[in-house]
Amino acid sequence: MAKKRDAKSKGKLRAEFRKKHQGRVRTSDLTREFQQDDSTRLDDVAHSERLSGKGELTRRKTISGADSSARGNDGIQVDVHVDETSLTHGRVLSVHGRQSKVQTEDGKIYACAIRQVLKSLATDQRGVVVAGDRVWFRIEARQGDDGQSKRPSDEVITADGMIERVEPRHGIISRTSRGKQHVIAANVDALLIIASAAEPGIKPTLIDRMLLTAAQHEIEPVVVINKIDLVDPLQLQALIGVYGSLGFRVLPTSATTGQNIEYLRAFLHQRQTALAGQSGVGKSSLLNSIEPDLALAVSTVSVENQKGRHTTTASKLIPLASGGAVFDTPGIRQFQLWDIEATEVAGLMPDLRPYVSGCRYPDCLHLHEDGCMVKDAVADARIDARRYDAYCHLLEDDLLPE
Ligand SMILES: Nc1nc2c(ncn2[C@@H]2O[C@H](COP(=O)(O)OP(=O)(O)OP(=O)(O)O)[C@@H](O)[C@H]2O)c(=O)[nH]1
Ligand SMILES: [Zn+2]
Repeated sequence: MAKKRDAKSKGKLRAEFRKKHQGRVRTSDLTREFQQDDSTRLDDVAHSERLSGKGELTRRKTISGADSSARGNDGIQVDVHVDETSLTHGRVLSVHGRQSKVQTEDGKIYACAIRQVLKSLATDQRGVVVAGDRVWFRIEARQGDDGQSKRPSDEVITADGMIERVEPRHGIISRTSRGKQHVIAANVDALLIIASAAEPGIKPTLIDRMLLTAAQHEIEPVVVINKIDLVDPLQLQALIGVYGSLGFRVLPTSATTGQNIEYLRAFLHQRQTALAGQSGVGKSSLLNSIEPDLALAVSTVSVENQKGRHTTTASKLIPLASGGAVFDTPGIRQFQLWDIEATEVAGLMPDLRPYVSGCRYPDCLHLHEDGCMVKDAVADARIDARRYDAYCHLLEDDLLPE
């Protein structure tokens, strides 16, 4: 890796980086929080980014209208005249094709379509409405004498509806496929980053990526190391120590023996929590231990490739008896970064962050630049060399052009 870095001249690397980001708004220029502008027309998409006090970046893309507004994916607000008094509020449990399952506060589930205007403005057709969204919908039709229709899944659907508005999202988890961002969960309060001690073994780079995503979207992360029953816990002490010293919560668990399941159950109370991690690490098994009634399908891990099968196919929000809810996301083997820019990464890493502002260049990549405080801190061991190496890998493998 060091060779690969040396092979690129500083100038070439920076020129490539600038080319890639040409036309993009510089984060350093954007310190103002976006103010909704009534005069903005539908075709005036305003991109706005701001840096919060902690250095995390949030992004807003807004189209605003004259009076009431509706929201498509990505926080797109449009001028749509809706009669609010006739709408019902709920949270989206799942999305299958054109139909979203929406649960109201009294526990009823409605099968809803999405209003066309929200779809036509969406940049991600699959993400107009996603699991976890808070929506307002119009009840459109009731089926059957008792107002209920039975679906093949045996679930009672009490009515059909039309989603008219999607509330602004916080805590978004997305994944990249063919260069496009797909939001897979919205309004995520906490992220359980699940790894397993064995079968499959721990991949710190995956944990690092998920921690960055959590930091970027201001989602509280907890690193869960499952299948602790398969190893001698002493083997994990160093790894737990590294993350623990950075201020992250690390929780060894076993769905098999029940270790720390009670703690997890308490943590999930009153939160919308996402579970992310490679296929086969035990996400479904952990949820089943926490709430046996869920009876989620558990995959068998192939001994040959130790990657497991992708039993969980669609992103779902699962209400828990404790009042919280969990997202059961598809097995994510490569948790790709999407909207993190190379210049932001160091600021999202708690151990690099303190040195970032001391660099000579405001958009220093901390790779080859002279007068780089981060490199100085690595040189005299104020930053752990392994963590800096992980940072370099992350940039070169994911964020800088080959
Ligand atoms: N020994 C041991 N095995 C476990 C534990 N948790 C899960 N497993 C096993 O690991 C395999 C995969 O578990 P799943 O719960 O299906 O894993 P997952 O992360 O939900 O997998 P995907 O649905 O593919 O994403 C199953 O054979 C489980 O029985 C654990 O704590 N200890
Ligand atoms: Zn630097």
